[in-house]
Amino acid sequence: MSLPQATHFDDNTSLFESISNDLVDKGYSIRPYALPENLSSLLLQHVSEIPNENFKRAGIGRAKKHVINSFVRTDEICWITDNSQAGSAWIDWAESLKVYLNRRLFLGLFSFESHFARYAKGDFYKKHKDAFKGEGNRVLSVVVYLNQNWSVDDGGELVIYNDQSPTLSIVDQSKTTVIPGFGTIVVFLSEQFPHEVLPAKRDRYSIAGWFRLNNSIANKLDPPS
Ligand SMILES: O=C(O)CCC(=O)C(=O)O
Ligand SMILES: [Fe+2]
Repeated sequence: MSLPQATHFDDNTSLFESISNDLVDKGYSIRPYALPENLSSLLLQHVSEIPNENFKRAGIGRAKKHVINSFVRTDEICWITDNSQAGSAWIDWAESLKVYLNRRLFLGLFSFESHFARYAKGDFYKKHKDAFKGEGNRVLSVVVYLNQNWSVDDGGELVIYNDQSPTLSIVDQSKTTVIPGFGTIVVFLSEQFPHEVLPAKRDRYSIAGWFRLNNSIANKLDPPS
């Protein structure tokens, strides 16, 4: 099947190289407005056409441990599949990032899962980690934002905590704040960086995705679909 023109993106090599270097230096990467514009637009168009009822209250924990906890997070999510042009273009982009990072950093990333998230006015996601040592197999988290004309007054920042940074510094390096502007990409090691989403003053759209290791053993399939 030949892909429609809109899914042909500019060469991502220099972007992927920057992300890779940031990961080596700091364990995370923040690249403002870096997602190819035609991909961001395709995703925004798609997310705005998803019917309301397809967004479900997000929970915490996996499979049988999955619970809805409004003290921790109040956003709504919709998992991304390759059934749409936008979904499959996004998955292709993530796949090429995966291939690049595996080649450069030998991360052994295997599968990828991601969802759209909608934070309505006032919604939040309290400080959390996306993976816990020895438990899940989420290695790398990737977040992108689909909010046009986002201003600092709109709130909804992602705060990344760097608990391992030196404390005796004049500049506070223990946290980094990301404004969720259109096309901004954030990538970080899932086990290493607690992070939170602050409440926003208007609807805030993001995609959150995770690269996993291959943890399938014997006939136990992981991740469960
Ligand atoms: O939307 C964001 O800025 C981050 C979302 C997040 O941390 C998550 O879904 O695990
Ligand atoms: Fe998270």
